Amino acid sequence: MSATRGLEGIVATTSSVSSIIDSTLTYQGYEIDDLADHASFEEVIFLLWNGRLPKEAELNELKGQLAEHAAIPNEVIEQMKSYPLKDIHPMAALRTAISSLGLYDEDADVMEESANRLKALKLQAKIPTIVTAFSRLREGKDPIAPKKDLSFAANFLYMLKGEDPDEISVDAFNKALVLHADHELNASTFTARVCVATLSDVYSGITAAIGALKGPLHGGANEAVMKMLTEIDTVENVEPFVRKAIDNKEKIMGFGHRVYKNGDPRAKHLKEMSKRLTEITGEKKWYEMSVKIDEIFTAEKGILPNVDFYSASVYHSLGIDHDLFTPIFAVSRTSGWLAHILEQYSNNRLIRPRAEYNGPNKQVYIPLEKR
Ligand SMILES: CC(=O)SCCNC(=O)CCNC(=O)[C@H](O)C(C)(C)COP(=O)(O)OP(=O)(O)OC[C@H]1O[C@@H](n2cnc3c(N)ncnc32)[C@H](O)[C@@H]1OP(=O)(O)O
Ligand SMILES: O=C([O-])CC(=O)C(=O)O
Repeated sequence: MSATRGLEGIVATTSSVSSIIDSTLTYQGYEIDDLADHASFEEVIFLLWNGRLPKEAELNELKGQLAEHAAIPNEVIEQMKSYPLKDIHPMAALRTAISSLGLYDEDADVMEESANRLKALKLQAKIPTIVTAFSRLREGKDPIAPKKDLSFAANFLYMLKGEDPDEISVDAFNKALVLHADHELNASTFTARVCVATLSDVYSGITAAIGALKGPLHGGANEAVMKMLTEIDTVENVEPFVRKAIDNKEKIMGFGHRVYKNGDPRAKHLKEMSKRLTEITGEKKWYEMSVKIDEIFTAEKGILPNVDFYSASVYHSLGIDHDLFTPIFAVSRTSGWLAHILEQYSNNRLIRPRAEYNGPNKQVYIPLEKR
């Protein structure tokens, strides 16, 4: 029995939700480029949960259901008000609030498929409301209730800022949601599947997944990229910064990937969006700095940007607080987590790998007074 560090290359389950084959990402067989160019996030949710694209009536029904379930219990808002709002990371707040949402769902532990699908709907509908409510509460403002006639992407921006978003922002945000929705057996999705494979509940699965996404080697990297760009500050500073990082063997956040070694197919979409949005805001430096980091680091190390790299300047250009970047990733990835959770329940077996023991052997107990 010998261990593979980080389970690299280990195939741990079968899944029809998404695939990465030869650097091509598909959701239920649809290529990501096609979906990024044409699909609404609501269509992607339906696709991930049902294995096919919705017909118009089905899409309208889903939109209605998401709107119907978007409000969060007042108890959860009151609890959020009691969080140390100014001192905590929004991912910690989100993790706690999603967990507490489960307390107010009397069917949290009901395991029938229809009950689990309803919980999936409720969670997907409520997660944007939680993220935006937290953001407003910490600014000393009241949360804004979602509008029934807005798309998922538009509603998020509306609840965050309190005004109807423009079309360009909504399109960009929708595309970002589509691009982040699912990614095979990434760390947070695996976490969700391990959790619910014990036949624990959907809320526990999503709470666990949020905890895994939070780390800077995974979803937390998008915020770390913006921190790095802010620190570099000018295009002229890029070269010395990157060379120093390479010399010191430091990581450049937003680069590298466990599966993609020839490039992440989502990065080009985010790069294009970053260019367009920074032209509109007039803050082209974020795009220009990103491109220069990309050029130098790729040429020197052959390590390419992942989904988190250009998404940082995209979200910044949309006027979003930097520490909300990872919660936004969670809002999108919840659709994938839920698809995997439903798939896990439908063909469940406890997930329990083995460890290769490398500790001491033949130890003999020594009484406390003799140690
Ligand atoms: C949505 C997502 O989760 S996408 C990933 C988001 N995470 C990041 O952007 C953080 C930065 N990237 C990384 O830390 C890594 O590339 C990971 C965690 C994504 C993948 O890690 P692994 O598959 O374990 O790759 P691993 O660490 O083995 O990398 C191989 C080599 O490339 C180097 N490397 C990988 N990524 C980077 C990077 N971003 N900066 C500098 N060097 C890197 C490693 O140091 C290692 O070098 P070595 O062989 O000299 O030791
Ligand atoms: O797949 C992974 O390892 C990381 C991830 O979630 C992504 O790239 O979207």
